[in-house]
Amino acid sequence: MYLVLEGIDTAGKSTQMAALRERFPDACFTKEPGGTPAGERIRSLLLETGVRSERAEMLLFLADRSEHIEEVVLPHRSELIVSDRSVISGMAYAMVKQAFEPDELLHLNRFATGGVLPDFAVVLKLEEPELRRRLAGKEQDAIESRGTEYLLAIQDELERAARLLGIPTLVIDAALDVDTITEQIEEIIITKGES
Ligand SMILES: Nc1ncnc2c1ncn2[C@@H]1O[C@H](COP(=O)(O)OP(=O)(O)O)[C@@H](O)[C@H]1O
Ligand SMILES: Cc1cn([C@H]2C[C@H](O)[C@@H](COP(=O)(O)OP(=O)(O)O)O2)c(=O)[nH]c1=O
Repeated sequence: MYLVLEGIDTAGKSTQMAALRERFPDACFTKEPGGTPAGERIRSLLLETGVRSERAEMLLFLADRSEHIEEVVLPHRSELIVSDRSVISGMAYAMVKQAFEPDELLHLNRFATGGVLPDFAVVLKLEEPELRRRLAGKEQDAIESRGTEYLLAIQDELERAARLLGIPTLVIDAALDVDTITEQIEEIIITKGES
């Protein structure tokens, strides 16, 4: 089973990745962008150097995604794969910019993934006051520093992107306590099958 955790920055994805690692020690844990050696280079180009052209930025995220599918997802397809972000973030962050049409984004992402999509997505959803509290405690990168409203718009688009892609999704309140969220995700893994 290829399960992905989605949510805006500070929603709790890394926290849940760490908790799930303990509960499923044999699973494959990965992330986008940066889940492969080439992807790490692309990630630093995107998040540290920064790219001015929106098309170049999109193509770099797509290149990272293609490499990740071929090098990580396909080789572990018969096991449990848990990924911090996926094609759903790819669509959602791009849809908010409105630089590309959703149909065009679907087409580009189908090309990049070769049609290999997550089996299930968990979206960790934050209310605005909690988002503000969490952001106040965090040093932000080039994308995050675009502001709270921007992140809330992306949060809405995460759910829309999952729908457009046809990926079954569970939205979980990110303000629940860490263990409760982990248990809900664990339940999905067990009911939908560990592989
Ligand atoms: N369920 C939760 N309740 C309260 N705080 C949380 C919860 N999950 C994560 N946090 C805290 O919120 C911040 C962001 O969490 P993190 O897992 O790094 O988010 P992300 O990986 O989505 O950016 C961290 O300080 C973390 O300890
Ligand atoms: C996967 C993906 C991420 N992003 C953004 C979301 C995040 O702001 C950033 C990287 O995500 P993330 O790994 O969550 O960053 P961090 O570990 O610093 O919290 O890239 C896109 O804009 N497009 C994409 O296709």
